[in-house]
Amino acid sequence: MRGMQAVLKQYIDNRGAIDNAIARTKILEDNPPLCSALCRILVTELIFGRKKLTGESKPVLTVLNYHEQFLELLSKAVCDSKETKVSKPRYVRVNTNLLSLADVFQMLEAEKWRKKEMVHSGSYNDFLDSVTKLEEDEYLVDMHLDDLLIFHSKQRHYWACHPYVKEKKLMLQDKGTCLVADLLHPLPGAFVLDMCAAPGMKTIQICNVMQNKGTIYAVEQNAERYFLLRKMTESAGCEIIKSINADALTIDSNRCPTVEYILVDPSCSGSGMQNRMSLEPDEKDPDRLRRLAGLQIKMLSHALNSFPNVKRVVYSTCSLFEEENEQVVQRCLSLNPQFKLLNCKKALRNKWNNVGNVNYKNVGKYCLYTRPDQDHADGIFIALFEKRRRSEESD
Ligand SMILES: C[S@@+](CC[C@H](N)C(=O)[O-])C[C@H]1O[C@@H](n2cnc3c(N)ncnc32)[C@H](O)[C@@H]1O
Repeated sequence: MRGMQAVLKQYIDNRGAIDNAIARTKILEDNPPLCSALCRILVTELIFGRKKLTGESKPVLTVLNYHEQFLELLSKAVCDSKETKVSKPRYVRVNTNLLSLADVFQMLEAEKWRKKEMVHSGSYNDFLDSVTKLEEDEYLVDMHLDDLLIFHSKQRHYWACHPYVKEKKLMLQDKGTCLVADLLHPLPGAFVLDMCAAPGMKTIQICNVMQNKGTIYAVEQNAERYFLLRKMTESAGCEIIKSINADALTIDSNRCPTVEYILVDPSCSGSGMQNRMSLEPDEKDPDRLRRLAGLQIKMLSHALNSFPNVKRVVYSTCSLFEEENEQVVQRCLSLNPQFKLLNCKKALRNKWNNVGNVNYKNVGKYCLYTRPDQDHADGIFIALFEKRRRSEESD
């Protein structure tokens, strides 16, 4: 079989259609020894890849038995994947600790990139249209974030290998995750707590927003990831990080005094991530989601409760499941009425489309999603909490 990475990539690009076809044929139910991950790989190779399977192993013969059915069920997906499907652009964020925007533009000019100016009304939809129409030698500056550059998806590899990326002058960071630090927006000189910090992408961006002035307590529980966090933030030129290898639930204002801003970016299902190389059979496993949501509520409530000077808290996940998003926010708001939600869409000057589910009254419309099929970015959820002033507390 071809390289596993290539097959996985093809599976991920067509995940919805393949999973759906497997479910409709009932191949797994009718052939219980067939492992579901292997079945996905074989179907991908048979329909989207080399279009044949070699060998006479039991799993191969079982999948071949369903060849006709898969061809029929997946023919549309095969056509779509051959058409010029718009894939996610390459987002490149400037790490202003190490490189100024002026220097980046100079470098891009020297490399013969063409800057695409947006000649339109300035609406978000026009911007999305410009992203879709980017030529391979063009780039755009993001409409919300001045330090975020957008390139054609075919330039993914070019930027992955670029020396400035290796030197951490440029960060390969998706649009949705970049909005998190921007919405938290700590001022230079502020005290910030990043409760779930590794590998440190958002920590580095927060440091940029603060112009490398102030204090960021960056907490990470996992020892290996803590080591990575330290390495990443040091090589990215962050001078204001106090890293802590601990369970964030044990950290309070004694250990991190005068914290004003907190980021809670906890472990989640990752269901919004587009390039996730995962073949997990049941993505929406209710028990796993319940466990994750329990921890997420604990983390967010701890942030809202344990730091008397806190003004603003951002909660973010890379999940598209309401159980980890709107439901967590709703629960934490009811437990912590001293906080209110700020309207994320308004914070982006209303130039945004996807908000939370408005059926969660007083929650959904305040929260923000980036949705992969509409925002050309990974699926991210963000909620922005602000401490009520005393006069507001009875609202
Ligand atoms: C979604 S990742 C954070 C990504 C990170 N904010 C970034 O932008 O690079 C969640 C991290 O939280 C860590 N974590 C989970 N539970 C924790 C806890 N109780 N205390 C501290 N860190 C925790 C995980 O080990 C993982 O590294």
